[in-house]
Amino acid sequence: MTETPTRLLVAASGTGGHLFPAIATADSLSDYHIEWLGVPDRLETQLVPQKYPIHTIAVGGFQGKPGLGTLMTGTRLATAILKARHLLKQGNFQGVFTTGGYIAAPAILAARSLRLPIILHESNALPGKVTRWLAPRCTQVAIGFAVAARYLPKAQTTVVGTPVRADFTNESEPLEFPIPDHAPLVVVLGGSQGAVAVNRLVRAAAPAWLEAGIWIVHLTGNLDPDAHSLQHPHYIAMPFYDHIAPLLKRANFAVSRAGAGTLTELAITKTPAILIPYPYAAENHQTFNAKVFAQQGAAVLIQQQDLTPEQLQGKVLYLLGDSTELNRMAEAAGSLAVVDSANRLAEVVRAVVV
Ligand SMILES: CC(=O)N[C@H]1[C@@H](OP(=O)(O)OP(=O)(O)OC[C@H]2O[C@@H](n3ccc(=O)[nH]c3=O)[C@H](O)[C@@H]2O)O[C@H](CO)[C@@H](O)[C@@H]1O
Repeated sequence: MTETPTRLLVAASGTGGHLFPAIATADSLSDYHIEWLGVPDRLETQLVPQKYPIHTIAVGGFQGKPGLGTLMTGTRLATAILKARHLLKQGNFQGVFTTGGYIAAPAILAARSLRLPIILHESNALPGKVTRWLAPRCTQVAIGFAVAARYLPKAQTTVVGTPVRADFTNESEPLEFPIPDHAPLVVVLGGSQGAVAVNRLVRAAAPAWLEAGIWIVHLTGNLDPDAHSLQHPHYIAMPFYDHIAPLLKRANFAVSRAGAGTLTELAITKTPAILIPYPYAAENHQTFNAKVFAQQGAAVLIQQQDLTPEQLQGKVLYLLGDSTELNRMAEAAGSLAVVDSANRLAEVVRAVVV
């Protein structure tokens, strides 16, 4: 007799930072029957592999605790909880795994009302408001950075790192750009949406880097009106690129925002970086992420308002010229990596959703 697979609902929505860890974990649970819960018109409708049937619930823009927001917010949340509850019952799901995003609150509250086990993964050093509010209601809270446990005193926390796409830890495809082996490569990343302010700083600093023989791959996001203003044969700009693993494995240096997803990847590929936290991120949480890397010596943390193009230009040239320092930073980055994170997180799921 063949056993019926355990049925798990994965609720992950919105940004690459929420979706990639959830997909990597789902892929480590191949003996489970997994379906997805997301929001219409968000990135999940493009990124989630077809093998996971996807359900969507419109949740609107609520954040934080209901009751603190408007009546509208409470009504939207209540409607979303009812829909999630209906889906969990109809689909006979045995548990919920969520990485946060708007869909997390209704999914957790619906599962809780049905007494189903819930695993929440939080990748940031400073957990978001929804995580802090709901963590005590989850069976297990898996965290990316140990320091996050400090903000979740009433939750059952386990440090698992943050899962990355499989080609970071396995063999990845060869790099598809014609960058000579000996040329230094700087990669510029602004999170899954790009970062216009970082792009401007980089374009102003880039001519001196190019002059010094550096190649640049610049992932601009698609909101930058000046994305095509710099042209040079060694400067490759595009709004979004799918194969980040081979790119970061090859990169000598990165200039980046400090989203948890990108930082995890920089650690795994041992890429030294200048980190410029997104100044408007909720509760400035990217600075908390960046501090973990800066305190380890893996990166240089510079706030956007303190950074001029001249400083950025000089800092990158200086570091690329100091191979001892660069190697030390690379080793420090590597010491922060949790290479088997997807398996660790899958084990946490297996322990409670049976
Ligand atoms: C602005 C904001 O609040 N961002 C938050 C959002 O990050 P957001 O998703 O924007 O950024 P992250 O750094 O966490 O993740 C970005 C992901 O997109 C990938 N990528 C990026 C560009 C590209 O061209 N191709 C590509 O594949 C990166 O490799 C990475 O895997 O969620 C993260 C996890 O909760 C938080 O830490 C971030 O602070």
